[in-house]
Amino acid sequence: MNPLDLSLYLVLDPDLCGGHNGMLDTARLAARHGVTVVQLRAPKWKKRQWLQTATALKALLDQEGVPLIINDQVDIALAVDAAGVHLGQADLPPETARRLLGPNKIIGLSTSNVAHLGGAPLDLIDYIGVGPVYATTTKLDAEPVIGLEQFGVLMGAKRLPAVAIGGIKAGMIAPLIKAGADGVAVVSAICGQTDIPLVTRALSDEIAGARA
Ligand SMILES: Cc1ncc(COP(=O)(O)OP(=O)(O)O)c(N)n1
Ligand SMILES: Cc1nc(C(=O)O)sc1CCOP(=O)(O)O
Ligand SMILES: [Mg+2]
Repeated sequence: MNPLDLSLYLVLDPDLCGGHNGMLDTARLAARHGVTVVQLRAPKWKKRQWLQTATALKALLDQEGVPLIINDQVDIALAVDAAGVHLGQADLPPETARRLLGPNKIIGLSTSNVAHLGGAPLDLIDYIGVGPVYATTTKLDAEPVIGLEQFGVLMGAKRLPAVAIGGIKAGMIAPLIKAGADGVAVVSAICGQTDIPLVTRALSDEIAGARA
């Protein structure tokens, strides 16, 4: 499998996107206009809903050539043959997930501080999410905000590809890329926006500009 391109990582939220259909529409448009990876994240959903939407998203994103990552639910990732999973510090441990998923699926791990980075099993995971860099209203139980300075410290210590997450909007990306992020993960900067092609292209152009 090609290595994951973390550049513009969309995390879908059912409330902001408008449920199943809204998530599919958002994913399709965003994938066509610059998103490089899509995560299905639905903290309130039951398994049957997960399976239904994950199945539809996988088919849609395969057509667009964009990988699907499943948040938290290793069984759903296996059931729909997703590219991989994203796990937090309180989720299934990477060791267990790797045993269940085998060697070829992607595993991402949330990190928020130096202790998390130090505890990340480098041989078992593929990338880290680092945040929340800025305040977010999308995840109410997020860790304390890191801020750009501490984000830079974590980027200096990281040993894996890293995606910044938390409160990231248009106009805020260049310092994150310059600090060492391999990409940015966004929810509300895309989900629920009126013109998804426009906002996605703007974010994608900003990333390209920061790298130039
Ligand atoms: C890319 C990315 N980074 C971090 C998270 C947060 O994961 P987690 O800490 O497990 O919290 P929940 O998303 O499960 O509420 C993420 N989902 N994606
Ligand atoms: C899902 C998630 N994880 C975070 C973390 O810090 O681990 S912050 C977050 C929500 C990010 O949403 P928005 O782009 O709307 O701020
Ligand atoms: Mg989680």
